[in-house]
Amino acid sequence: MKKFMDENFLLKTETAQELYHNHAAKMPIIDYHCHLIPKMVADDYQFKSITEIWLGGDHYKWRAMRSNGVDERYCTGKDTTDWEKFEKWAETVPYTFRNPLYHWTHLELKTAFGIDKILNPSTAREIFEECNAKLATPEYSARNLMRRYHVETVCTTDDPVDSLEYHIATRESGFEIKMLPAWRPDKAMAVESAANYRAYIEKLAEVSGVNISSFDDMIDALRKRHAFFAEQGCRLSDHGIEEFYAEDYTDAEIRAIFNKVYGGTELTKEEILKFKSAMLVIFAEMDWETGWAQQYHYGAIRDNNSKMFKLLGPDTGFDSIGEFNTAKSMSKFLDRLNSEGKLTKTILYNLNPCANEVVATMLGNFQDGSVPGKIQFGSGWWFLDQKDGMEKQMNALSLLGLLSRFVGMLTDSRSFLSYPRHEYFRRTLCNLLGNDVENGELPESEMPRIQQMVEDICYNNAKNYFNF
Ligand SMILES: O=C(O)[C@@H](O)[C@H](O)[C@H](O)C(=O)CO
Repeated sequence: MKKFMDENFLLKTETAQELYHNHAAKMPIIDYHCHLIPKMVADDYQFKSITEIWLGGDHYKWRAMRSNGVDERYCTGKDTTDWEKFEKWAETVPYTFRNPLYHWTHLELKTAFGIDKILNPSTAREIFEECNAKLATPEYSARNLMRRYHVETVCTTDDPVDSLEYHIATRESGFEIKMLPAWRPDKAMAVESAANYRAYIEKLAEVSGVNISSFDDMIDALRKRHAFFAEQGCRLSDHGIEEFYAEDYTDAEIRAIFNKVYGGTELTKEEILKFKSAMLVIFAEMDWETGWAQQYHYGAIRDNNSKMFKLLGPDTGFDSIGEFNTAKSMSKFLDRLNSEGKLTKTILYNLNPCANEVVATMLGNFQDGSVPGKIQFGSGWWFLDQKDGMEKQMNALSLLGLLSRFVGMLTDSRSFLSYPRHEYFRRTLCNLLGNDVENGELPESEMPRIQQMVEDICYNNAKNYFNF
């Protein structure tokens, strides 16, 4: 019987073990998409408890707890103690067998705190106290946790109106790990609510110093902010979109739609789609002009529980996988940019795994030889960032594209304890390749190249692709 989560966790063959221990594990981490709070890095934040760092914003755990019958008070409530929340999580953990949370929980306890115990109600108190004691020491500050995991660069997710003050402060502090902004302009195309959109554009005008009374003014303001982000080291954008928008439109139509919504009138569905189509093109052209990479996270249906959205807001565990026939609009969007010679490095993340082969084959339509792996299939995202999802994504990419040119994993997390997701990915990758070699599906004589491939996917490809 194999020991649970030993040093060869997920590595079923000796070749996989060699690939992981001698090549994957040593590579630094470039976490090019995450949701860390920049102020915590700037302040080198000291966490008050394991509950704060582990449960404070983790809607993955909240979903599991709710599914386990735990009252909301113990997920997001303000009237329960850290111990009460942790105890409920510890009660839930034994019910997460075969859910990635079970592996992540124990990988994080092991790699961050050196705790090999299984978390359950009987060990909850001792683990709670041991973690809290360690979190109270300087070795467990936000920055030292990043150092512990050999992090080299992180890219946060930032709105165009963000001051980036904490990125600037962190850089000026001399912190050796790069914390770079990533441009997330979703709100600049969120015209579903006229009132919310007006409020956002007024904030954009204030921050950019541009007096906005027209669509062209708004684009000027966004260009100014895009340039500011570039000055602060931003090298990539990110879009959270339901589907790809590629409606036909005229510039005059877009200007009129802007005037309508900015004037407070709600738009029709057709107008919304046209406006989003135009904004995606404009943002893509801005990224091309500055040589950034652009990321598209598509396919989520968000805030499905309207009652809980009113109570808790977005990103609180009430999102799920949508169904969108978006291959043709994705193709049309990319083709328009490519035809204009303005298609920059692009990473496509689908949330519905039924689209894996759609995305994996889409890449090949627009590789133009300028950059190895110019068009990328993003790593298993959100509900797919677990062993099964990662394997399916990498198998589709292997069969239909070039796995060797993949820029690899990211945490996409709000927690400083999530870096073991990179380890989880690296072990999964090495296991796939190790199996192939031992099954005679890859030549043992090419092991040096396979070893290089592992190091490239874990680090070198991202280093070269993003050029941070
Ligand atoms: O970037 C997104 O929109 C999603 O990753 C979102 O932030 C989600 O809450 C998440 O963190 C999934 O890992």
